[in-house]
Amino acid sequence: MTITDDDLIAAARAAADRSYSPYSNFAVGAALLFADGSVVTGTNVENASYGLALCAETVAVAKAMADGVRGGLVRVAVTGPGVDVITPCGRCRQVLNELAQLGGTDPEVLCVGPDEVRRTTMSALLPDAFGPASLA
Ligand SMILES: O=c1ccn([C@H]2C[C@H](O)[C@@H](CO)O2)c(=O)[nH]1
Ligand SMILES: [Zn+2]
Repeated sequence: MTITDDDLIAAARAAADRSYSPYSNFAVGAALLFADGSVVTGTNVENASYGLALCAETVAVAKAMADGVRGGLVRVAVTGPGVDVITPCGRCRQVLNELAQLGGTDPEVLCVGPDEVRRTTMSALLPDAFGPASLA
């Protein structure tokens, strides 16, 4: 079954519904689509020690890598609760880029708002990235 943009966005929104964000009340969801059609989701996980919050995108990448995934990332959707689209923070761009570079892909990134989807790419979000290829 082909995973459409709408499917991936729905998966990100469902993940956001599971957000643990009692401090910011800012529920974020991320969904990663891999070349084999599998989808891995993440949501933000906050902490009473506020600065320890984990972003949705980072949680999704950690879940995938913990399951042994090392490449094939083709599309990412990120949803937030705000009135505008949400784009991955700087740390998440670096974390997403690691998985992308490992597999040699330049994933599409769908930055989703209530009534807009901004379509960009990993390389556009993080140009001249420092990644595993930089250490070769
Ligand atoms: O791209 C982003 C930006 C923010 N957050 C989370 C971190 C924190 O829990 C909350 C407010 O910044 O949103 C994400 O999960 N992803
Ligand atoms: Zn982040």
